[in-house]
Amino acid sequence: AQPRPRAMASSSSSWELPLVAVCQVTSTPDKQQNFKTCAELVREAARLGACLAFLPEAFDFIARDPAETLRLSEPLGGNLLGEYTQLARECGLWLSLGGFHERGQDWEQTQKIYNCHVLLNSKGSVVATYRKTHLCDVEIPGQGPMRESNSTMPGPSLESPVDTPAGKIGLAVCYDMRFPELSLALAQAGAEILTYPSAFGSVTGPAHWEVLLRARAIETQCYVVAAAQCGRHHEKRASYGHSMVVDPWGTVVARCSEGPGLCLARINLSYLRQLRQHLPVFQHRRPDLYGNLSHPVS
Ligand SMILES: O=C(O)CNC(=O)[C@H](CS)NC(=O)CCC(=O)C(=O)O
Repeated sequence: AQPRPRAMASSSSSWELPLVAVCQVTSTPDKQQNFKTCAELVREAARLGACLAFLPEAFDFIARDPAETLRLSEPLGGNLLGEYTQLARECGLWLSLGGFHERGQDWEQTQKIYNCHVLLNSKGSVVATYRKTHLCDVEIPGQGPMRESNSTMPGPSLESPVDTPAGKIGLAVCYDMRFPELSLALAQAGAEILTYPSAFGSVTGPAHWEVLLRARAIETQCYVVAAAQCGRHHEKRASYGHSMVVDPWGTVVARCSEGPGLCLARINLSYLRQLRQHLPVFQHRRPDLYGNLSHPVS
């Protein structure tokens, strides 16, 4: 076979750019089955050459009610994370585990969990954790009520962006995408990729999902990676799907459709830097003004 042509200019050639995989699944209350499904997609991502695979919020399970959610939850040092550690090692890639139902240090007192985004490196070590800070307590007509705070504690802090083989990643979870303050804080702290692993509702999905993700990408000039839950999880719950990767210009560069599967994208950081030079919004910000408006007295 002919040797593959070498790159002319080192970073511009697409096969040298880091490849990331975004996995879309339908989690159920069956943890073992969910792991099997996710592991197959991660192995496929590794075969295709990805250096980093993203799994959605609640990749571990989606339960029928808060009591079942609490019962199925585990600490970070539990069996399930152990299996993912092995998987990352075996496949030699990084894993963004988008929203793990975590029994934290305070489990005994609170009897509540954290919605914890865990980042593993290719040796399977935990390199970062972020606990979802904006909890989804909403009632949308036509979509079952969501009261995440019934089972979950809000995380205490944001996490500084983390160096990965694909770029500096800022961690968030699902409903967090509605709060541009968070994405701006992450971008100002150096993020090049924002991640919103999600289990987005089937009513808010068609109206808000793509618009929010593209807006976050355009205003922060970051790549946005959003792995999503899709389909019917049990009798009472379905998710919108449409996992995607958006580039810093706002173009959707990869997307899944309705069902389980994965999509792939190359992360081009020289493109990102060029765009930030051409359109230097971060240099044009006016932080001297934004805090100055007085609040109306009601
Ligand atoms: O419940 C679990 O096990 C995992 N967590 C979730 O699915 C969370 C909380 S209910 N879902 C969302 O944040 C959806 C947000 C959304 O749909 C919107 O912002 O429109």
